[in-house]
Amino acid sequence: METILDKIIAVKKKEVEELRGMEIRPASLEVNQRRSFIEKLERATDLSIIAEFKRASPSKGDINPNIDPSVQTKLYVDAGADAVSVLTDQTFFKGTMTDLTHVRATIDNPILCKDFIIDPIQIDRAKQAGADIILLIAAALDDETLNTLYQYAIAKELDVLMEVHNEEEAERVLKTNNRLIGVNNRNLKTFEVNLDVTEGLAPLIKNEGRFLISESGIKTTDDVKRVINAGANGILVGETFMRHESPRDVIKTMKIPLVEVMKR
Ligand SMILES: O=C(O)c1ccccc1NCC(=O)[C@H](O)[C@H](O)COP(=O)(O)O
Repeated sequence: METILDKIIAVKKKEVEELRGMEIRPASLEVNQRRSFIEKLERATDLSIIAEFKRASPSKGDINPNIDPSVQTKLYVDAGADAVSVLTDQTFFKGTMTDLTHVRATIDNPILCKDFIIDPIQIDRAKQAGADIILLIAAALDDETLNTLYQYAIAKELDVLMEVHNEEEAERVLKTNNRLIGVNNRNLKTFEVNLDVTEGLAPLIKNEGRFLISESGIKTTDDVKRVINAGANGILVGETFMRHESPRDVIKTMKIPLVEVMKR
């Protein structure tokens, strides 16, 4: 059965063909400057928060479609978010690369280009728009492509968030030297979110000394405490912040100190 990820990747293949016909100019010096999220994680004493700008999604439809990306992400950063994720996919999430460009012009924190990357040309485009972190989803890439894209991204001084959903994917990404691993709690076949996924995969990831980001379905302080106890260094939260009338208040409650033993 075709999954949502299969559908998304089919669209990305077409987008890559279109990108090949476009000129991707090098970013300005200011945009090109390095802002490393991994370096922030090394120094972190609190849980790190990646706050996501997400207008809509395949699982939820419209979430908050008319909101301004610069205004919303400035709120996130002022409240204490360490990094911002911008969903740049248009077809399924109603995002654009222009959103990321606007956010880059507004905040100085690291920005994750949240898209479905299958080709180096998308990395060039993300970098040109001002991204500091790119996402590589293990479920969408074979080992060779995962490695090629990883090497390409780090050569461009980008951080890479490698996303996994299960043990098999976690073992594959752990064969790379990448230090930043995201565990996505959302099942891409059923859309069910379950924090058990983070709890199940955390030992594997933490035993290898990697940074762990728990992604999706995080709504309450109890959820946050649960993933910290599992060993998460950070969380990636979209819908909760996008729907909340005061993302500032909810971010502040989620910025919880990590105990030393759980930092790495
Ligand atoms: O969110 C979806 O419906 C979705 C569907 C298919 C592929 C990816 C999807 N989401 C991307 C994400 O990883 C989330 O936006 C991110 O982890 C934040 O999740 P949440 O806090 O639950 O909005």
